[in-house]
Amino acid sequence: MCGIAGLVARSPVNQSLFDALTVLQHRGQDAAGIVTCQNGKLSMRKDNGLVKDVFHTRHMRKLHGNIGIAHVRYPTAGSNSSAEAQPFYVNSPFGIVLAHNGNLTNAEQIKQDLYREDMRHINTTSDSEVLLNVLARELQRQGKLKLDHQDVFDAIQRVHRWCRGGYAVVAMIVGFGLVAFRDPNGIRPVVFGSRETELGKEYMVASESVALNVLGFELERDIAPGEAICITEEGQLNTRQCADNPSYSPCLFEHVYLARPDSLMDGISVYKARMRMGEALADKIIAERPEHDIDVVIPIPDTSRTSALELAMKLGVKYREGFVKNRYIARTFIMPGQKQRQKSVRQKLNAIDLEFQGKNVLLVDDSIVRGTTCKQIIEMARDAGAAKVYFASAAPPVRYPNVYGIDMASADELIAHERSVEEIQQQIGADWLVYQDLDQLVNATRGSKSQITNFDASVFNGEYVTGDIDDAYFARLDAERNDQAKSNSELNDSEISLHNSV
Ligand SMILES: O=P(O)(O)OC[C@H]1O[C@H](OP(=O)(O)OP(=O)(O)O)[C@H](O)[C@@H]1O
Ligand SMILES: NC(=O)CC[C@H](N)C(=O)O
Ligand SMILES: [Mg+2]
Repeated sequence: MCGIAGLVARSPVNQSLFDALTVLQHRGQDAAGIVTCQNGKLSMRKDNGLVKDVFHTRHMRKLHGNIGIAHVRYPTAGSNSSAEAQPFYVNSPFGIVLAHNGNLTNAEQIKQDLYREDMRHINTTSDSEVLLNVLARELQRQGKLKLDHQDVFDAIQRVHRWCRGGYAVVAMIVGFGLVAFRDPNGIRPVVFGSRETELGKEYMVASESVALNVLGFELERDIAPGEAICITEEGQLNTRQCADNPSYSPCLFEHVYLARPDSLMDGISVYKARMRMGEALADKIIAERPEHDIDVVIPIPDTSRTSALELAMKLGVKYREGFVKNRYIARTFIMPGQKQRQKSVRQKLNAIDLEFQGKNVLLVDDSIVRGTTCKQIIEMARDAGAAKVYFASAAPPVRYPNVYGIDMASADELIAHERSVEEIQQQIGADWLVYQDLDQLVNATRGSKSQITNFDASVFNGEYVTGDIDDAYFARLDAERNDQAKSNSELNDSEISLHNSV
């Protein structure tokens, strides 16, 4: 899922971009980068690590300029080499840098075509470097020394024709300004906003509205599927629909887990969506077990809290924080390897025994993906003395890989893949397991007001909105990105990194 941000301001943007990245850190913990531009010169700092570890004062001081873009990475393609940290840079035409959230499903094909048609060399295994080179090629084809926004929109229109998959992109073109665009299905999110200053209007683009809030920008709106926006270095904003057949199918999993609850995404409050998920799940529990014997509802921090509280209220059962989260351990699901994820659950969560002793507890999580969290948590609940341990997931079983920017590449790693709910219940060691139904999840996410009728729910129903996913693709993805493959491909720091790091 990665986080992207871009700023066109009237004063230096380095600190604001850093701040934006800290607010988007939950979208990517593996690498971070910032590029700024001043007088036609780009300055970049990117590396593996958390935002606070990548940028030191000496780096920040050298990130000059009133315009820039930034990225936090959670790899879904390529390797974990620091050369694949983003933004990516290409020198021709103009000097372009690009930051990408998502995953191209036809990156390999594009790579070959770019070489054949344009003699372009892609050095890393990152799909984002491919995307940058498609944009570069299409801008080059304009054959102009001075671009105007229509030239840029025309180029992006052709980028959409090349690319399949999910992509929310922010790029900076030297001598022109900032560009942001979203895939024609709107799978990955991106918003923009503005703020008035004494020196004039400033613009910001970000994966989530919370980054705008924290930096004092007013949310203008989501970028529409297929739409592009340009903000020139002088602060002139233009927008245009650049896709031939756009359709609105945003990722449902953003609302389940990925996004922060205080974000507004495609006009939907993530917080309210999660509250409604809890209510809907309570309805299902009441329908299935009207005579239930649940003594206490306990969330699995952090993300499930919002749903669990509503669920408890609707059930009329006590809500208790039975697990304490270590605030210094990050999100486990988006960690790169299974060993690390397994170890981190125990480091991250600890039970308060008195909330469990002799009680029938209902543990609530937002989702069960590999089952890493719930297995250990159920054990912990039993060790803490629970009489019965029930488990509820605010999302339906995750049975299919994700190909649009969430690292769930291998079906075999998903605990629900080809398993019935009873089998999963047994696997995780729960006395009862209940999942949200997909229809209910969609209704809960939409609420009563949203215009959105379709979501990318591929991880739940195996339907891929881009229509280009077949068994051969899955086989390739699995071979490249299953846990074994990832642990075999050691950190490759010999990869050439085309950037002028500061
Ligand atoms: O079945 P799994 O493979 O374990 O994945 C699902 C779990 O991972 C996530 O938590 P995470 O710790 O990443 O983040 P959170 O603190 O935001 O809940 C999610 O909220 C579930 O708890
Ligand atoms: N999670 C993402 O959005 C990843 C972006 C890109 N595919 C990468 O691996 O760097
Ligand atoms: Mg969690």
